[in-house]
Amino acid sequence: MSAATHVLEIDGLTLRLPRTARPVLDGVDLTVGASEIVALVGESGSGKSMTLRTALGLLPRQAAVGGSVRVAGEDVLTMTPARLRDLRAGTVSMIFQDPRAAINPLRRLGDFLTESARINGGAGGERAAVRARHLLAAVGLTDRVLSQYPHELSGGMLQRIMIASALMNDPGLLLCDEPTTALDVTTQAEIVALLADLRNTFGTGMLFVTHDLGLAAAISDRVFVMYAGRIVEHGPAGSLFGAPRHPYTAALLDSTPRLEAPSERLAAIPGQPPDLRAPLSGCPFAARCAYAIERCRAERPEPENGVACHRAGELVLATVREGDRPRA
Ligand SMILES: Nc1ncnc2c1ncn2[C@@H]1O[C@H](COP(=O)(O)OP(=O)(O)OP(=O)(O)O)[C@@H](O)[C@H]1O
Repeated sequence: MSAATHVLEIDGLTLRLPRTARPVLDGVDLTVGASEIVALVGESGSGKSMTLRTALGLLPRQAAVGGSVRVAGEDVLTMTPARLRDLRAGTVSMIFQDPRAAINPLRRLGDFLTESARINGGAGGERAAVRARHLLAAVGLTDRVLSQYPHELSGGMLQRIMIASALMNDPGLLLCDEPTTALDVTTQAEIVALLADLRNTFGTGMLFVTHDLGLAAAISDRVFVMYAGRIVEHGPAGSLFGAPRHPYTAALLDSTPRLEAPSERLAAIPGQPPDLRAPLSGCPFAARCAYAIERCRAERPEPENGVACHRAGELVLATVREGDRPRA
């Protein structure tokens, strides 16, 4: 895919916070194409949300940032505040884990939907109302919800409202931060199917952050695996889940519960991810990796053909659930 068709292009992104011994994000490269769904997966604290938020220019105070984050070709990290406001109002939208926390409980949902379009996109009231009705139909809701309040709707319906609201200004990029984690399993599947559908209808590129590999396999075209602020492996969902090349990806797959066998014993990844207060040398996963050799502890592996592992060329990774991976 050529650079011109990327709605998001993150290049060598580093982010360092005060009183830490290593960068929170350490040379992240990631792209999302138009109409493409890209999943960013990894354990808690690996830097997924932080990466996602940089696309909106949302950085922690006192963060020292390097590299570039281009949205529709423009670098977010060097934008003026006014341009950044425009970007957030049109080009990029975001949906969160808990829709109830993001919607004012005292306003009717119709006002919630049309307000952001009128303020941000400058669309007149009537145009915003037409767009809202169109999007409600696209997310599978009726006009009836326009006069309802948030407490009258289920979590799944509210997440549909959030998605409709995020699409009001026709963004090229939709950032999804664990958007189904708070929902029951059936509703999760419905929302995932809906998002997949919408990218076809509206041509929206999506960056989907999740720690659920089954979900990533179900929704994404490509997957990026993050560990300790670095991308350790990326590739098309089918090949990455079918034949992982990084020991961390294989370990994550082994620790993913399956819908059809939720009580099966899972292989937990031994140890803990590295603490931000401890400096890192060599491969960040070496301390927990069953395949680590001396070189892994001494020398940082640079990404090559989509995988950052000194032993990628020689390892054929067996997993406890060989042949039974999440379906892409
Ligand atoms: N504003 C902040 N100030 C200081 N440290 C932060 C801040 N935000 C995040 N961190 C730290 O940065 C690291 C990455 O956090 P991030 O939220 O991106 O991880 P994540 O992979 O999204 O995890 P989760 O799945 O739990 O959301 C964590 O160690 C976190 O504690």
